[in-house]
Amino acid sequence: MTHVLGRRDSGGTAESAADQDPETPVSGRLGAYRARDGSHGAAVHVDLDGPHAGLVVGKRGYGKSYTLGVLAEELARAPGVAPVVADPMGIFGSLAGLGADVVADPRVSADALAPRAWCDLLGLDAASAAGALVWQAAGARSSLAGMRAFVADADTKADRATRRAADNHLALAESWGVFAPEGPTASDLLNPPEGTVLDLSGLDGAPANAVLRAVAGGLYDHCVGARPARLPWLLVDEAHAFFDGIAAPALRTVLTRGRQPGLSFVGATQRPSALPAVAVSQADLLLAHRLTSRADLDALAAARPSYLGSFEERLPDAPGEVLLVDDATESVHAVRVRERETPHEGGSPSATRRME
Ligand SMILES: Nc1ncnc2c1ncn2[C@@H]1O[C@H](COP(=O)(O)OP(=O)(O)OP(=O)(O)O)[C@@H](O)[C@H]1O
Repeated sequence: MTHVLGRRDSGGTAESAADQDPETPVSGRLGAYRARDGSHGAAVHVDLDGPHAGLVVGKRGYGKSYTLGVLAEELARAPGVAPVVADPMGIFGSLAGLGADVVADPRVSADALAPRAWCDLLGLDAASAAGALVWQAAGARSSLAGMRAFVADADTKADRATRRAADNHLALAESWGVFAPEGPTASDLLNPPEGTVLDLSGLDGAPANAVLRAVAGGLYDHCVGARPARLPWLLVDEAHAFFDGIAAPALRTVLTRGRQPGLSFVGATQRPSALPAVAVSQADLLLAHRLTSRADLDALAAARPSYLGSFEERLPDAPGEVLLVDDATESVHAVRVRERETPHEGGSPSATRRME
């Protein structure tokens, strides 16, 4: 017997994502129920048929990235959906083994960021002279080179010092190497049915945030404007680093308004207390690994008071185990997450492993 969580009619059978009958709603195998004595029960699937907002939480080394990787594997093989993985640690490259496109140096086009986002990105007050000039340049030109030319040519109203300040900021953005006119569009990212991994590990916080803001905003606009052939799932590891940066407004939009046009989101973080409350309250699938920090437990309880109940006592204590809170059925389940099919490249460094 298999149960599908995340769907109202959650009983019944399910097949693995690879060989699903087109008539059966799409689901992905997460693992198996875990009894209090540690024994394993029936297989547990999660619904991949409809859009969801998910959150994977847990302290370091208890399996957040691993669990996100299991979800990505299921999404890579399931029909009608495609994962886009934001990978700040560079550990999801093995998904190439399932056919995902791994982008080693992600680029976005400058006009994928709205004028306001350019001011946020460069730390410029939009009301300042340099901020207003960057705003105008972003509105008028589609490439970073075009924006710099616009600033250089800005006449009369912008004095030299303003032009220099604006150009210095744009030069800094150019030095990050993430803006390119041929940056992929949302439909390019969704083109490989097995999905796309954006390896952000070579980037500092600001450029990584710029890429994710453009990608999240682009996926949302794409879902609103078109009827994508495959429903996108945006998976973000180390999500706190992005909810804390300039990617945040786009991620909030995806979380609060993404499901209606068909865009799903799953974030993984060791610090749920560092996320905005909306990220926890919007999650209809919460997968909690071991957590001990009072602030993190309180953040979850504050955003999900209704049926967390004895949540804290039921949290697992071994890596690979989760407590899954399912909004669709208002229920909480102890689950052992299955093993990865592609190699997990994360995990805490170990001196012993390095000597092997
Ligand atoms: N479902 C699982 N089955 C088998 N082993 C697992 C499972 N989940 C986690 N592990 C083991 O736990 C280790 C740590 O997992 P992972 O790298 O996902 O931790 P993490 O919570 O993301 O940590 P960090 O915050 O440091 O990134 C893995 O390398 C793996 O050995």
